Amino acid sequence: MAAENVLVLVVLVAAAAGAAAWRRLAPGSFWFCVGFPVRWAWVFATWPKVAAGCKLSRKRNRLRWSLEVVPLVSTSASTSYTQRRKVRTVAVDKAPRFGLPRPTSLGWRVGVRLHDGQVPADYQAAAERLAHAWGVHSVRVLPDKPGRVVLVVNRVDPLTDVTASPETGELLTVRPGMLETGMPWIMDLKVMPHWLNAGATQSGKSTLVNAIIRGLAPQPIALVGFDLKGGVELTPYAPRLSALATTRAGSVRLLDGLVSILEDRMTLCRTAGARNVWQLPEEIRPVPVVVLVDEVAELFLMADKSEKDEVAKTATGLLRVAQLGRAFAVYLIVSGQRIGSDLGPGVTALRSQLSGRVCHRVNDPETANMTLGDLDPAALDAARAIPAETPGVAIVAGQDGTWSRARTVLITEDEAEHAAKTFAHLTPAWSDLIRSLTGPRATVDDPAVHPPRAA
Ligand SMILES: Nc1ncnc2c1ncn2[C@@H]1O[C@H](COP(=O)(O)OP(=O)(O)OP(=O)(O)O)[C@@H](O)[C@H]1O
Repeated sequence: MAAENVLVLVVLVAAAAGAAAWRRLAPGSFWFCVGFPVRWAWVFATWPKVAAGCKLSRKRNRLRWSLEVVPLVSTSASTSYTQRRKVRTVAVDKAPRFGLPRPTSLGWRVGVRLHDGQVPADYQAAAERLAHAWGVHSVRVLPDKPGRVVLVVNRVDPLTDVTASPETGELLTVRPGMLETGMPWIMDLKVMPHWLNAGATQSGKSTLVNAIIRGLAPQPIALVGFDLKGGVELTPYAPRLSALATTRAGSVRLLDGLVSILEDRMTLCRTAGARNVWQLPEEIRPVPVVVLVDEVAELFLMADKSEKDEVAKTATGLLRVAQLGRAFAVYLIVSGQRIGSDLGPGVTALRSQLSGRVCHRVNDPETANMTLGDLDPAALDAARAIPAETPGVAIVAGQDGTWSRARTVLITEDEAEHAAKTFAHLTPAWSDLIRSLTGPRATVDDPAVHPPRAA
């Protein structure tokens, strides 16, 4: 008997050691084969209790056997009792029903059927409680079809260490980082032409711009910059910039140039019977232009009334570029710490044209509101919850109202500068960009907006 016990013990120890080694050496397959089934069995078994604790259950009347105490004999001195079984209606907690769970490398996804009267917001409100009850990093609630939500559960934060190359090899597409789902974060300017990149100081805005420059530099496109903080942010990338404005007057001239490029492309498309430049034959298709604006507030701030005209011209120019850019391949990436309405109506109008939104950690609720406020309120809460210790983490939202937590890959200024120098030979000259494609034009090539070319 003792020998059998020892044998069982040895087998158990060997199995535990094998499982530990498997988990260490191949955590992915261990999770799918062992970790997830065990975890799900526990989640399923404790769901009624967890759902009741998170106030997601509903009371339902059910027939139950119950024991009833009935007096039998009663004398003046004592009463004796007996118990009788009886079926009666009792109110019980009924947890919402799960669909079939699907394991993912980061956790699992499972559909949940809503009880009558419930809405997805009830589950969003309970998401944090669910995460604590299940001991996981986060629970995201995605609306599915009517009457159903999908819970996306992440055991760990996939954004603690992001490694990705911003280059995708596809025109006007970059991969600036990773989404919370573990999927790459893809920024495709052909689909989402204009982006707003907001965040407090040290939140990761410049790193995102670095990643975009790193991803776009090897592509056959033109990059143009506006940097009214004296050019300190964008000047290092001058070799890959076709033009850079560092003063207000320079900005007005550069915007004039961009608007004339757009008008010219419009005429070209009209003459060729095309709705946009992508319908033009490749030989005459103009080069796409990506416009990087650093600290947009600087373009709208007025020191005194004398600047009023220039600010108005800048606002109109930017708005025109945003409105016409999609069809004529001029794309805007606007960064800023503050995008509040106090900067004037021009900012609000511009914001409505920037359908791609990236909201890093923000200091003032108004900037978060301006960046994400017209989307899902849960996105706003998620942006406000970004801690200062995780620069580069942002809420990324698109036109369709969907949003995601994401983190930029850390591309330093040196790396972006190196890319700008390496691919400097791909930089179209500003004079070539503004040379009329359709006939003589009054716009002249203004050297004031040219960046100093690095040797
Ligand atoms: N994805 C990331 N991973 C790790 N560190 C990051 C990431 N993004 C940014 N950082 C770090 O955070 C710091 C601030 O980043 P960054 O300069 O991009 O912020 P910013 O919003 O542009 O700040 P400012 O407005 O002051 O220029 C930098 O030291 C950078 O290295």
